[in-house]
Amino acid sequence: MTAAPSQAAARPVGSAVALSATGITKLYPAKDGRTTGISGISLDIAEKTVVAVVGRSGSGKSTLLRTMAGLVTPDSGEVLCQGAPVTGPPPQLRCVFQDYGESLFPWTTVLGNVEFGARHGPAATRADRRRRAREALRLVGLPDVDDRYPWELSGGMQQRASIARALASQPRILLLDEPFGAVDALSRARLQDMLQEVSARLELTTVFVTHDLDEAVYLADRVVVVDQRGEGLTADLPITLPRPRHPVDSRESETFLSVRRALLETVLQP
Ligand SMILES: Nc1ncnc2c1ncn2[C@@H]1O[C@H](COP(=O)(O)OP(=O)(O)OP(=O)(O)O)[C@@H](O)[C@H]1O
Repeated sequence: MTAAPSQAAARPVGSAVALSATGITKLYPAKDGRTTGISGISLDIAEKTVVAVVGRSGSGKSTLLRTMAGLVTPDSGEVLCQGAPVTGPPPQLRCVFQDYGESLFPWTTVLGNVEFGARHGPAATRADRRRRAREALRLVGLPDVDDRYPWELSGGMQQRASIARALASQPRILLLDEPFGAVDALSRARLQDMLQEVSARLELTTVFVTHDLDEAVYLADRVVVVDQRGEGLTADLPITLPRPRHPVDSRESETFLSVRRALLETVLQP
């Protein structure tokens, strides 16, 4: 398993492309008069695949994800979502962030929050939106909390509700930025399995940023590593572990251990 040069291996072959970033540059002024951000990153995401984005802190993972989501306008380069130029958040794409505590509305119930997400989906009656919200809550494993308020739920449950809100609009593409970074280890493992199941069942294209290399290998079909200075991708590794993955057995398999080793070596190299 070798690290690939920055752009060469970043294009999936033989499948439709859901999201495509070409030559993305987004620079921010830094305190020392220099710049930070990302430059010249290209990445194509095949439909219905799960892709993990890893890299050192500050390498530009979130900037890349937000640019692909249409939340950040690149200085140069182009993002296409199912072939159409991205100039703002595309309707078939939804984002989930780490800070679920801030993303859920505290003044309305869990069902109210998820119904709000359903407003962004296909035009529907209130009854349709409610049905879609209930279905999304069931999918993420929260069938019995409709009338509770977000602040009455554990962190893991709140993040499930955030994901349900994103799913309620029936997106085809889900982008997640460190989605499980703020929950305890056991909840995190359960959330990973929920995401695995939901992505597979809904055939979503899923892209997530994580600091956790085990999580990246466990969940993804492909892991890309952002260069520590944001200047391209330093690795692009396919993960061939069979699905569905098992929380214990998959993590003990030879494939898992060898990919994780290759990733660690790539991320740690000076
Ligand atoms: N809105 C912004 N304004 C100024 N600088 C920014 C902004 N967003 C990102 N940056 C800078 O760009 C660089 C990349 O940030 P980004 O959050 O994309 O990296 P990251 O790899 O996701 O980091 P982490 O792993 O620590 O979350 C950092 O130096 C960051 O401070």
